Amino acid sequence: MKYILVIGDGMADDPVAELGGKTPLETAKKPTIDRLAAQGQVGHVINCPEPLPAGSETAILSIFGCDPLRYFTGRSPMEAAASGIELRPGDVAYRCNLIALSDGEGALEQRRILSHSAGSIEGADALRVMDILEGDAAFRKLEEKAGMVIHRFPAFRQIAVQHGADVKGLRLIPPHDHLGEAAGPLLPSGNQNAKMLLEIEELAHRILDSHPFNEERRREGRLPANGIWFWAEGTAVELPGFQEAYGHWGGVISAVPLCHGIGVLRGLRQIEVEGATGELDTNFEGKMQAAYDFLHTEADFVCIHVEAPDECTHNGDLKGKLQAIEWLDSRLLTPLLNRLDGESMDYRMLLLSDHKTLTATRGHAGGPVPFLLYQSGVDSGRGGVYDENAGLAGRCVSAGCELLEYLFGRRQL
Ligand SMILES: O=C(O)[C@H](O)COP(=O)(O)O
Repeated sequence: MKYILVIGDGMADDPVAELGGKTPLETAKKPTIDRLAAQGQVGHVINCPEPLPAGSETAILSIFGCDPLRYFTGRSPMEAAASGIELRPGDVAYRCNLIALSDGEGALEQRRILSHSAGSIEGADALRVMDILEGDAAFRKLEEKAGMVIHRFPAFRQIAVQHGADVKGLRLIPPHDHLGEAAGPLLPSGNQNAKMLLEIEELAHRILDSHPFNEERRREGRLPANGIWFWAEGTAVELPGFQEAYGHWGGVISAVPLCHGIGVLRGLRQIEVEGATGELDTNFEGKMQAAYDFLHTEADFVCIHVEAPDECTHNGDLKGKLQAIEWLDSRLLTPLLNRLDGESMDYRMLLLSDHKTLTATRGHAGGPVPFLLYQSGVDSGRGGVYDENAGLAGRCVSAGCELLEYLFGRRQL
């Protein structure tokens, strides 16, 4: 038996007026997913327990079997683990996003957050922004004063590590939940260390805002990368071994460090796929092939995570969100399952959205999300589709950290 976990990040949503009051999951054409739903079981699950943040940092931790109320120490330590960044005692890791702030006169606090990802900046462009900052003597001096090192990545997701930082009372806010809002009330606050983080963000904004690199981006009609934003602070975390917990071992296919980091911390293989971007242009076929190959040669469990629905929603791209769901179905799941079925391979699949990402707000929301459990060759005869309403009508799993028990057949729905 093979076990497949599929996470469509932020697929779930609320009804959208533009879709005639339907959700993207209700609207998108996803015949394979709906066939699995018709033959399998659909229910709903809470992955983000209150009062923790509603986001992948708690949702995916839950889905991988770890209760966030026990294991969550912050998002960025899990992301750091994917990149081999070691956190020593006294180290605090932060996500340091490259962001786009509105143009205009005045200080950082008067600007609005246009994009939490500087318009999905990636590759050499993202590294260039970090080069510009690190090439500035005043910026380097401030980093040193703060005891901070920013680790560079070819994406909007940079990771900063600060030694001896005080996080007590520190208030940092995820930028993707406040798109379009004025930065002022959202800037670091709450303690002395916040002042230092704010100083770094202000300096970065001054360096980047009128830099020729961003002038060129604006001329080309692209969003500038004219700010950095600290959030997701946390200290080192340890997670229990996956193999020990479930008696199965496997790997994780994802474009984002969070998902890989959780996998690495549980002792799973980090499987990199060329062209996996975490956006709509990701390599769906490459992910499908990697999952197929891995299941055939190495292990009996694989997680396939697709970030595109979430990022499309943050970017206000409803068409893109629908497309991402349809391509997850047609370009990844359909060919993968055709091949497994063609070889009469037995498998069980758990498919779900980790949390809701709302078209209305472009931000995350907690609450129940639909899941789908399917076993090859078994027809539950229930019939149905996979969407938010079908989920709510089905069985409730109140803690997402129990889901793998169902996937591995240790509990029955
Ligand atoms: O900053 C990011 O990586 C994402 O936009 C946050 O969304 P997620 O919690 O769904 O990954």
